[in-house]
Amino acid sequence: MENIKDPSIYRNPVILQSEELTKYILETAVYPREPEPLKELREATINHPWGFMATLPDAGQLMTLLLQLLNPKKTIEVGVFTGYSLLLTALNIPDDGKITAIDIDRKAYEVGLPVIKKAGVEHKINFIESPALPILDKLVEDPANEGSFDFAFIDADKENYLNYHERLIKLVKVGGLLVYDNTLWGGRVSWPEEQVPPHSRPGTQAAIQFNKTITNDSRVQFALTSVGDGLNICRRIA
Ligand SMILES: C[S@@+](CC[C@H](N)C(=O)[O-])C[C@H]1O[C@@H](n2cnc3c(N)ncnc32)[C@H](O)[C@@H]1O
Ligand SMILES: O=c1cc(-c2ccc(O)cc2)oc2c(O)c(O)ccc12
Repeated sequence: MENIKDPSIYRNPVILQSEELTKYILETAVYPREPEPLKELREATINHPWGFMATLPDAGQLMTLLLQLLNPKKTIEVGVFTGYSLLLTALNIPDDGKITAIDIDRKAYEVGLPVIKKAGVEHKINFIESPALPILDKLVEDPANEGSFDFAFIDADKENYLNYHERLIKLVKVGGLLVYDNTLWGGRVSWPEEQVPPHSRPGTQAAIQFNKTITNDSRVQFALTSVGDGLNICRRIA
């Protein structure tokens, strides 16, 4: 049972600008249908000093729906942290499906790993401890990887999203999905710049520039959704 008095179970900051609506969505639609392993991993992450970075469960629910619709066999994730989005992906691809998961922080991944193992999906995961860009460059170098991925989830350093996009658009097949997290950055994309706290300005600028570039990118069809911290869902069309 969730402790509904504990504001940390809701997102901070609140994209919807209404804590009541956020609480309604999480309590009526998200938590009751959240698979047990994901709940367990989320709880294992709560006390991590950077626990606020984990993919939000409502965003996870939408990702689950997309994965079920797409039925991807080969996926890639940039930004794993303790593995909430990774575990949900592993739970929603076939038993012989494969996820290439990249993060610079193996220690954080190891927080969630026991839950991943217990869920019986570790064999689907190839975790690579590295900055993402050189790994993506290596993948792009090999023509066999071109258009070979069905699904990509990107949730790492926001300032590199456009660099990741230029690589991933080549790796994901036409008809495949590229899902980018934090593209509304706590709603700050719409704030007057002087009201954005200085430490948050690089992330805000990165999200603004990213969304603008995607809007002008004819290789994708997309939806900028206000779920979680803002998922920009792109489908490669060319
Ligand atoms: C927001 S967290 C990812 C959250 C994760 N998707 C989840 O469901 O919990 C961002 C992660 O990106 C990783 N990261 C930051 N810069 C990176 C880089 N250049 N290459 C790879 N990973 C990076 C961080 O170590 C961190 O674990
Ligand atoms: O507050 C954050 C910060 C990040 C972040 C910052 C720098 C990096 O190199 C990677 C990630 O990511 C976040 C995130 O994904 C989230 O959902 C909430 C907050 C933050």
